[in-house]
Amino acid sequence: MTQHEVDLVVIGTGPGGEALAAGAAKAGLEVVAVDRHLVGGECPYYGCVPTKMMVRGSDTVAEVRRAPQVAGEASIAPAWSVVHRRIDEDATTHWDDTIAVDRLRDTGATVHHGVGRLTGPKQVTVALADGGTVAYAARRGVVLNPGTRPAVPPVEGLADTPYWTNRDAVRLAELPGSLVVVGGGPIGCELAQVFARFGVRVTVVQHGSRLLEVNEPEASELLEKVFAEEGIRVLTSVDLTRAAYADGAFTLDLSNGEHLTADKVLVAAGRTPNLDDLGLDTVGLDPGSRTLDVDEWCRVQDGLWAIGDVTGKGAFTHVSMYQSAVALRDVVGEQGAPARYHAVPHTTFTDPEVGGVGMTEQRARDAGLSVRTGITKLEESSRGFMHGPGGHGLIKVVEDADRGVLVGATAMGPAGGEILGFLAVAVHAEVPVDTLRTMIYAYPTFHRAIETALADLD
Ligand SMILES: Cc1cc2nc3c(=O)[nH]c(=O)nc-3n(C[C@H](O)[C@H](O)[C@H](O)COP(=O)(O)OP(=O)(O)OC[C@H]3O[C@@H](n4cnc5c(N)ncnc54)[C@H](O)[C@@H]3O)c2cc1C
Ligand SMILES: NC(=O)c1ccc[n+]([C@@H]2O[C@H](COP(=O)([O-])OP(=O)(O)OC[C@H]3O[C@@H](n4cnc5c(N)ncnc54)[C@H](O)[C@@H]3O)[C@@H](O)[C@H]2O)c1
Repeated sequence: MTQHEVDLVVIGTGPGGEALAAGAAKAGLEVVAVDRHLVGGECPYYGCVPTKMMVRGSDTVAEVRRAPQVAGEASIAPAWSVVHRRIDEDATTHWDDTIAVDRLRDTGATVHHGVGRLTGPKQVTVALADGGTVAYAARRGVVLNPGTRPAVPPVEGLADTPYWTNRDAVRLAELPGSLVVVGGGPIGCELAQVFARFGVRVTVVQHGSRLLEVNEPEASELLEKVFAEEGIRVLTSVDLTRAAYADGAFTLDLSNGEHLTADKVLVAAGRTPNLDDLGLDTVGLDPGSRTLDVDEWCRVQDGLWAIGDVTGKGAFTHVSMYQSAVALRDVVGEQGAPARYHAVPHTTFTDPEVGGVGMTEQRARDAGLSVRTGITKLEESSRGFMHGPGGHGLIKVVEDADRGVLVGATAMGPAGGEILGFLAVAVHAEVPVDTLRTMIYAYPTFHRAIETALADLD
């Protein structure tokens, strides 16, 4: 087979891979970008974008239902068709990536739909979606951005049922009457609340001892309280042990001895990295690994970079984009700051939103830091009191007392992800707590509660 020489091959065009391929092509490199499905990856078609459109709809439903307590009678007849139309037409153009492909080709990159696999150092073959194979030798090297797919737990009978994952959930034109969500991480929590607010009877079956296990326990506790108030049933420390489907209904056995029936099941139990079919063995790497170890320039080895979820630095679009910029500089030989991960922010878009940055209290203790924490409830702040219904939340700060800086923080509440911005700067720039205490906090903002949390540090 003829081998074509180019400068760079990018396998997988998630948000970071797409941006890196475009950036390298604009910098004058001869670039080939390959995606087995849609250019742009999970985020625009099955992840962040459609799910946040769902959240926008369900938040509106909830806010209208709060109107009698703050403004007077208002009513809403929730219609999923409105949400579906926005996702189908505005967000994903019917799950068609023509716009993204054209945008990338306009930068000068060659774009293939197909499966890219390493065949040796700086060598790739692409099994083209429309047939045939093309081989490349990449002078500078190869960037891997293959992302993840939904993990399906090895539960008896589950594989033989028509269970849903996030990829089905975002395409729904109609909602079921009842739904069991397997998994209480960010995907499970966001979608459970969305569907419940649109009238679906939702039960969350969570293997872990609490919802959103990577967040502070106080945030999990508050979210479980909110879910209970909204009629969402949450079962923690419970496993799905058997699933069956017949006559349009699921029957489910749980480890606590309960049996559930439901119209549909959504599996949101974590992700499987797309590393198993990449030819990693041809460059001395283990195709069975869950992550690829990268240095501060996202290098895996000479002429091989990895970015995005598979690096294990935070499975978020903003991490993929951040690494994309770092790796691009290395590929084109530009100066710049290496990657640091001490202040990775994240927000789960439940209502209230759960924002976090840096370390939780437990992680800071496990790291051997001398930890002090401060916490305050948002509803005890002036703004929380004025806000009234829907104003649940909290601010928690985690200080490395030896250095006098915050190493982690949580902002939960209405716009918790926006309040988080302040705390992300504090953790990222290691602003001394003494300096944060001398600031003036605008009254009556939600972020003013940060001052109260700082005063509570002990
Ligand atoms: C339901 C859901 C909601 C989410 N919400 C948020 C959110 O609100 N905020 C946030 O920051 N993050 C969110 N995420 C996470 C976010 O989607 C990912 O972190 C983000 O897409 C970055 O992933 P990535 O760059 O690793 O690659 P991905 O987006 O996973 O893309 C990888 C691409 O590689 C392709 N590929 C894989 N193997 C090959 C191969 N061998 N050859 C060719 N192509 C290949 C795939 O087809 C895919 O297009 C959400 C995820 C889900 C599932
Ligand atoms: N707003 C956001 O930023 C956002 C939203 C959605 C997803 N994401 C990203 O996508 C990633 C994947 O999300 P996720 O929610 O699928 O995964 P996750 O790994 O974060 O959570 C999965 C949860 O499922 C539970 N679980 C695992 N196996 C189970 C089983 N057999 N039965 C019941 N529960 C089980 C686990 O205890 C865990 O809490 C996240 O880690 C996050 O990085 C981000």
